[in-house]
Amino acid sequence: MTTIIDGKQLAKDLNAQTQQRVAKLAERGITPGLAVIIVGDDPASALYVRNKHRKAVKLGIKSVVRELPATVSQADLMGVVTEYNQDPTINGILVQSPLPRGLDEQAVVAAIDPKKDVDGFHPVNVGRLFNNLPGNYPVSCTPRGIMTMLASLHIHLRGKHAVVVGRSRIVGRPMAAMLLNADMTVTTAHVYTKHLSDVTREADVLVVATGVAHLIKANDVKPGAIVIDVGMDRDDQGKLTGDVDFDGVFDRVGAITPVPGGVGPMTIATLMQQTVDICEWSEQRGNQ
Ligand SMILES: Nc1nc(=O)c2c([nH]1)NC[C@@H]1CN(c3ccc(C(=O)N[C@@H](CCC(=O)O)C(=O)O)cc3)C=[N+]21
Ligand SMILES: [Mg+2]
Repeated sequence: MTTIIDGKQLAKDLNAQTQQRVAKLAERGITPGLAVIIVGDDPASALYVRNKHRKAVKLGIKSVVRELPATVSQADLMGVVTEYNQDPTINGILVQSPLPRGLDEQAVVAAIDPKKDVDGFHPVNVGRLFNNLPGNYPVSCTPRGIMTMLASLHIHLRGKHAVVVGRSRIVGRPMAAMLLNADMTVTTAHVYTKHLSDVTREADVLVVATGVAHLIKANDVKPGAIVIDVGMDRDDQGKLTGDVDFDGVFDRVGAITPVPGGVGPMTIATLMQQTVDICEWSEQRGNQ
């Protein structure tokens, strides 16, 4: 029997928890606030931002979307970040990725107050995660959501072998750090990895985030493995599909996330969770 890890349902459960936490804060007159900055008019980015905005509003989070033209200067974009850094009604700041050519994304992310870095992309927060520092700090939402999905399976991770395919700043690298922090033996594979199939077949937990549709097939997985598909690819018909050949591996694996309805919805739910986390942390600090 194969378990389908239902990201939509898990996201629903997490969102319900988040909504309750927002209601608790509301009793004290506190509203978590999220600011999303989107530059240019990439239609996919616009859709993601709209989905985040809708979800935030639904949960009772104040959501501000700032749309800037692709021609915006680096200085003006940084100025908008500074504005939200100083705005006490905003707890989380997110700059939608990717930015149009000519803009320095790393500089923009570094300008975000690390305490408001709801994406967990600021170098200070990345460093904390990498070093497994204790304490409260935001981390990348997609891998954090995946850790929540793994927790829902109630399996022991310690000492098991995790293989992460992909080494992006947003997914692969922070994912490997979180799995290592969970005491797993972690291998990161990527586009230059030789004999990839031999590596992935060793995985008790396999996380695939490459952007290559159906890269992983039945022969590339260990029987009984847990497979997390972060892919958001288009098939020949233009339909959304993953980096894993879901139907091909299905009978062989122990558990698997579908695309759509897997990691994607959990990413957004985790973003909402982390916005409220940040708000609560700032309350605990007495806003500084
Ligand atoms: N600063 C920043 N933070 C991000 O978190 C961020 C970003 N930039 N840039 C783009 C990626 C991508 N991302 C997704 C979120 C939800 C779905 C999602 O909900 N997907 C649905 C399907 C959506 C569809 O049908 O297209 C699903 O998998 O079921 C997908 C992708 C967040 N990202
Ligand atoms: Mg998905």
